[in-house]
Amino acid sequence: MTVYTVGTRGSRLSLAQTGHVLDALKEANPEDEYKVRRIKTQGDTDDRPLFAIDQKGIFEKEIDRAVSEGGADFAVHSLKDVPTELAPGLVLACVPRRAAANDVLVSPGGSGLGSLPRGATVGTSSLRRAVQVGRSRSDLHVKPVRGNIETRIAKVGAGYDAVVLAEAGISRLGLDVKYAALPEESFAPSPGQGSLALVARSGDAGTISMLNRIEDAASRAEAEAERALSERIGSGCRFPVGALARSAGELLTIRAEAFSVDGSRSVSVQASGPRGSPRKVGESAGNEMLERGAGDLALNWREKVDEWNRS
Ligand SMILES: NCc1[nH]cc(CCC(=O)O)c1CC(=O)O
Repeated sequence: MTVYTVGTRGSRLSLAQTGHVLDALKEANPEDEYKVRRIKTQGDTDDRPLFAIDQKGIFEKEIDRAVSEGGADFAVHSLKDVPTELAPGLVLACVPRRAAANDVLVSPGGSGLGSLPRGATVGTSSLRRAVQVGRSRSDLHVKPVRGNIETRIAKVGAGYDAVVLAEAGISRLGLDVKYAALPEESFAPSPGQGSLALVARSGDAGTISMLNRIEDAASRAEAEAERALSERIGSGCRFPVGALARSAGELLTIRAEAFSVDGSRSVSVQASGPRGSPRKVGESAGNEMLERGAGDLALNWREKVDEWNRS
């Protein structure tokens, strides 16, 4: 029997996600035991919009530092919050089965963007969500909103007519709220959205093999392709790109879209390849995006974000 320590944020979502992971691990490793260690991260205390915080991994780095230093055996993260490059000596040891990848619009009536009144206020601090809301309804007023999921939902009807959230977060918390799905085909999600990332020390074969028992091959392939694309074009909180890979049998297909700051221009690609080479599929889609001008869009965003942060 081994007792493992798992590092996690203390938010309700992170604790719920960690709980689901531990239920699966206990079923797969009945002889082992698990202890939960809550670790506060910069993202839990810094309530600026994410694009204003010029650092990667603000929801993840303190937890991964604990894993590196032996204060925890592994970490449970939302994959989309994990930078594409992990700290030296750490590995993405397991990607369990993915939940819903799409975003949703939470509003009193649970209707979609098309049903919101003219000039309604929609809350999100994600540039990716903001630009896609604007492309769908240019009359809507997008206003930043931070805080955990419950806090953001509570602001509907209190300064906001609706907020955009990930369906996975709502479902993992079992929240009873009215929402409309924003279809992934027309509202591209964040790379890795809906998946979890279990990070361990690359030299810790015992922990890695224990975690691997709940690995989902299709979710891993989708995660690797989306992260390879994001890494290739340098997307993140300051250069928003939507990307979603889906595997059907041995074929992996990724769709990705980048936008200009004003939403008037976009570069979208679709690429397919063998599920066994997910990083190649993601990289080739990233190369095509760069050939078609995604680098100029990135520059456009970085200049604008710097300007916003100076104002
Ligand atoms: N830091 C925000 C965050 N990180 C992961 C999720 C949702 C769950 C997921 O994508 O797996 C959320 C909330 C949101 O985007 O609404």
